Amino acid sequence: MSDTHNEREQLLALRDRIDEIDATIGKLISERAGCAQKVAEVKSASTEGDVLFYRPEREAQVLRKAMERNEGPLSDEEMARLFREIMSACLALERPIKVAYLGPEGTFTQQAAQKHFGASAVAMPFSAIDEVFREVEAGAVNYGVVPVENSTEGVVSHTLDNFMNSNLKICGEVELRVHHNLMVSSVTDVKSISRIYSHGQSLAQCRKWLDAHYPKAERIAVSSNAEAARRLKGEWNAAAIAPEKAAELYDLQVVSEKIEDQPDNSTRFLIIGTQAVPASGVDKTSLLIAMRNQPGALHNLLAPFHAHDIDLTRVETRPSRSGVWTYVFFVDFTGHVDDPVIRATLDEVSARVSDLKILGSYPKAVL
Ligand SMILES: C=C(O[C@@H]1C=C(C(=O)O)C=C[C@H]1O)C(=O)O
Repeated sequence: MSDTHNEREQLLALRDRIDEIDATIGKLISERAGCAQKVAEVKSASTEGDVLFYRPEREAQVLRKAMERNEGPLSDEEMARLFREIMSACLALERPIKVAYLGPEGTFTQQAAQKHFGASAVAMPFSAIDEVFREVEAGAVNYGVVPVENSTEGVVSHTLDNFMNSNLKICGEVELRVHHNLMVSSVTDVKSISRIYSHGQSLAQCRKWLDAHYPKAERIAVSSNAEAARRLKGEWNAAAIAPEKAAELYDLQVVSEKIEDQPDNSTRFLIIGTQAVPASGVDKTSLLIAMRNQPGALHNLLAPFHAHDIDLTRVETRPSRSGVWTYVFFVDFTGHVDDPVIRATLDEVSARVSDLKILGSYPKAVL
């Protein structure tokens, strides 16, 4: 009896303390929002024309600091995620940022957009990567989010090809752990699942799991995971493999979570926009390089990076659409174009190739 009384007393005291802390947090968030508003006023006063309220490099720094300061018990990622939402709300006070993403709703790209810009951004789905590029180019939205190193939707080359004919810049990157879930509709009889819908890449990523659990079910590849989820409505003998978000959106029940064969399955997305982003301290740069087909071409192109000890994170080759004997390379490396060493390296590379386009320097993904 006294124990319960004691427990009640303890809980009361703790809840009182939580209420006090919440009041303080609330005040501080309001004060922070007021500061962000003032920043916007200062920016507007000193700039003619379109003002850039959103600063990717500053946001990356704020998130990194939140992680460095963190002493637990929350994980660094959780702490940064909370700050991500505070910044998103502060920025939206000025004008909610408009973001186009590769849809439909419920795709991993939508998750990436939300992870990068927070919930206060207005995110709009478009059905093709070209459309996302076009919306940003036309100024209808501030930024676009497209998959690039894609273990899921299989559209890497499409994104890269779009950069060949676009002046858009890469302003950021997002990394997303990709989890697959098996879901069914309310009328599905789980014991008689004979068809499983998903994007071809997702089916491939869950192949072993499907072999073990649904060896007899027919696997049907559709245009996206969200589309797979959407189809389920009213089908009593079918299931879909899709992100958790799709279950919420299409009113489905997840019957098995995290069914991907590789537990560290992840996908990288790019933020495309029109602004050149200053250095954040931990940055990456992406290049598009065209060069003639000759012996040792790739070695020749990469030698200056090696000589200056620059860390290449990706080299991708695509056929050029213009000259028949021309290669196009997409190169990512660690560093920012404002760094003199990087500048010097790029000058050397430039002298060895037919064309070099800097697609952007941007903060390395924080979360
Ligand atoms: C407040 C600023 O503007 C925006 C809001 C930020 C914030 O809330 O911390 C950070 C960067 C910008 O996207 C700023 O430039 O410092």
